Amino acid sequence: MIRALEPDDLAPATYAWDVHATGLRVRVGRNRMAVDGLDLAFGTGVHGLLGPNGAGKTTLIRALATVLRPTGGSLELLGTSASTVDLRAVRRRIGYLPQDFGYYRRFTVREFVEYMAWLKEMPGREIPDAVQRAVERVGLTERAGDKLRTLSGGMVRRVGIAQAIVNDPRVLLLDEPTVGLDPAQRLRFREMLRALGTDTCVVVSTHLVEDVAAACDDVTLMARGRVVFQGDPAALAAAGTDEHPGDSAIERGYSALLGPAGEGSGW
Ligand SMILES: Nc1ncnc2c1ncn2[C@@H]1O[C@H](COP(=O)(O)OP(=O)(O)OP(=O)(O)O)[C@@H](O)[C@H]1O
Repeated sequence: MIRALEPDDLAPATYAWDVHATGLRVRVGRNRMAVDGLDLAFGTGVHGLLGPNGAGKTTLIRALATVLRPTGGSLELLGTSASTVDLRAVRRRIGYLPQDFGYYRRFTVREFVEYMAWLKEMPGREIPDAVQRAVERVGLTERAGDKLRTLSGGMVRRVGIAQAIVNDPRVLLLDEPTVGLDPAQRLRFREMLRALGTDTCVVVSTHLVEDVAAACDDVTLMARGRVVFQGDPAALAAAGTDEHPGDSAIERGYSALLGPAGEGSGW
């Protein structure tokens, strides 16, 4: 597709990483440090965030989405500090699917994705094509004119993914995107992730170890707001032995690193 070049396209990319965190700390509520000294460097590819409930995955993703400001350390997104006052230019290049995303039940699929494109300040002339492509990519073309309230939970999740990718983001943040998808949808979703990861920095949080094995180039395993392990899925699998609980090598690696019953969890 041919489109007019935007200033962002012409600006030289002078940063080494799309997402770069050093000693990142993010406070939630009054004094809970849900992310507590985290180092990350992500470029193009699919980066899985794994960890037990309460590990800090959602808090980290919210910080990467610029919803939460860092409390300490440094976070650079597309070469810009996340502590900068005006983050609009960065936000235009980010796609974000929150864990619980709010939507308007009376909107049609097309209307909702269009509305989100508009909120992302996409040029009006680009919106119709971009919406069509995003809806097609999540396999909902036939339902584009249907109201969201008539869709199944899995389909709504796909609409959430469509709104996240409508602006062709450079950084795509997906918080538990496979929740509510049936096995066939999950397989298609993993294919889509791999395709997106060829030219986008995708950060995906999940509690499904199989998602990571099937679709991620590397894994960051978190517990108590810190990184417990970083490496590729094969290295995660290699961390476990037959003694460790789990149905697959990668699950055994996960158990080995977190200890029995997820010792690393906040429980
Ligand atoms: N607004 C808040 N006020 C107080 N504590 C919070 C708040 N938000 C999150 N927390 C706590 O911070 C910790 C990290 O939460 P977070 O949601 O980031 O974890 P998570 O890894 O995404 O977990 P899950 O897999 O359950 O979604 C948890 O112990 C959680 O209870």
